[in-house]
Amino acid sequence: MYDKITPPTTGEKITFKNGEPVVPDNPIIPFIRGDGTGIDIWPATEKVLDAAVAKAYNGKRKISWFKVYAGDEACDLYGTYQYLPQDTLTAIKEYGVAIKGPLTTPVGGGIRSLNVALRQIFDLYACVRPCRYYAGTPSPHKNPEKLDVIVYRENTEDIYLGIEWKQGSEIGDRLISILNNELIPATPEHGKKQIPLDAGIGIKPISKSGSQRLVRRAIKHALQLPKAKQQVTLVHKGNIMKYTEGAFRDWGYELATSEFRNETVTERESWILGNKEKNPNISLEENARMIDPGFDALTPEKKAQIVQEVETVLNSIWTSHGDGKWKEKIMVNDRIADSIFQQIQTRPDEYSILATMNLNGDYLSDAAAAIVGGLGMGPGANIGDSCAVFEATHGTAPKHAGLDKINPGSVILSGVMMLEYMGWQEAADLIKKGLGAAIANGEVTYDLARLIEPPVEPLKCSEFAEAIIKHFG
Ligand SMILES: NC(=O)C1=CN([C@@H]2O[C@H](COP(=O)(O)OP(=O)(O)OC[C@H]3O[C@@H](n4cnc5c(N)ncnc54)[C@H](OP(=O)(O)O)[C@@H]3O)[C@@H](O)[C@H]2O)C=CC1
Ligand SMILES: O=C(O)CCC(=O)C(=O)O
Ligand SMILES: [Mg+2]
Repeated sequence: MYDKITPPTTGEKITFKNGEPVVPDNPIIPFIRGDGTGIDIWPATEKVLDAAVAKAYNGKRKISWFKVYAGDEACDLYGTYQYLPQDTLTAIKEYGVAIKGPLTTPVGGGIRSLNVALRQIFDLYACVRPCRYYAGTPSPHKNPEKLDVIVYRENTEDIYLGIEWKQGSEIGDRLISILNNELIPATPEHGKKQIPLDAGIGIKPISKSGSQRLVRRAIKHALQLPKAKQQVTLVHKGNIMKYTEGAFRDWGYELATSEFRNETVTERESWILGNKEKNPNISLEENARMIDPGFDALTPEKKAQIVQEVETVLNSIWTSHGDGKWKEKIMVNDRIADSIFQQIQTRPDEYSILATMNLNGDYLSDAAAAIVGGLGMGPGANIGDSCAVFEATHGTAPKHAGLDKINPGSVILSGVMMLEYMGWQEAADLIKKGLGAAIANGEVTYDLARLIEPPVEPLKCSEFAEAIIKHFG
């Protein structure tokens, strides 16, 4: 079955039932070490995960690691250009849950991203990136502890579909010609727009099914959170791109108010219901005026639409959601992408789950990680319905590779997410406790040490792993 790798002789497969993993006590888990700093981070991560599992379960549970190859390491073993060998894909498919270090992607030309390829091959449609603060972590922000968000990023569409034509290429030029001469003139709303003849072309597809399965998972996750964090914010740039970004928002609301009608309330619905609660005799028009501050300046048609919206909400959900019952539901709201970047800095405690399309979520997850301590503290998971691959938000940070210096925190915390996904909460909790205590004690790698006042001597990558284990207690 495998060409150059051999699975461990002990251990069993993780299987999936209704999209959830069924985990034996001795699962076999494939891992990819990763390029660049992966060489430093992976051994530190493995050590911490093994120590936590051993301590939490006294030997009753154990992970059998299965080394598989991707990136530079794969080319060394399998030959030139064998960046993602079939062995690796077979192993991840067979064992279902895997963890990886970062992999290099060249800019401008060369191979397409291996990281993205893995997400697409296994249809890992939700990229889940929690950003929460560990006490003592230095941060450029005054109150980083107020940020506790989970970026739920769509992981297969938008720029990840990767459909592009190079400037000057035959097909690219043909496409521009068809667009300029046939399709744009045939669409009156595009007016006299024309694509510059020397443009490269990229296509940004956003599907209803892709958007809704992401939002569905985000809402299900919100249902597991404490009451105060039960909120899903749909992030989009729908004011500019209406049929992709705007549609993502609309499909998100549509899903929330159909599949999860009893569990959710939208922000606008909450205003309408709240207005009636404060003033039971409020007219439909007055209510409409209160939810739309520019109401009086609107056209009669638009005013009628909003009045109709108010009436529909009151008729359809007053009984189930009115009289304050909506306060017990998951709040679904939306924010325009540029605004959410400033909102997570100025009003961080108002947000919880941020459901995004691919590119917005890429930016947002790095930015949110920066608030809570930087990319060394940014874990992640790529989740599908029959497979999950855990990996950090950051890349290979090549200038720090091989120096035993980099912060392994993000991959270790990705391991924590993996343990939680497997239901091994006790081991996950031990690592969070150890990591929190190490940071609070000033035992940190260079990235955090340089921000602490007064400065502390940084630990090596491997020493940080040992400090975490020491603080398991
Ligand atoms: N999923 C993946 O595997 C990803 C892969 N990549 C790939 O990684 C390569 C390098 O990308 P690049 O843009 O440099 O981004 P990186 O995320 O690799 O690194 C950028 C900077 O972030 C900081 N950083 C990154 N990782 C850590 C860490 N573990 N601990 C502390 N600080 C960290 C460092 O800052 P400083 O030097 O200031 O300390 C580093 O120089 C590219 O080929 C890219 O495509 C990128 C993102 C994700
Ligand atoms: O695959 C890459 O090189 C980049 C991926 C990335 O930036 C991400 O997953 O956040
Ligand atoms: Mg990124």
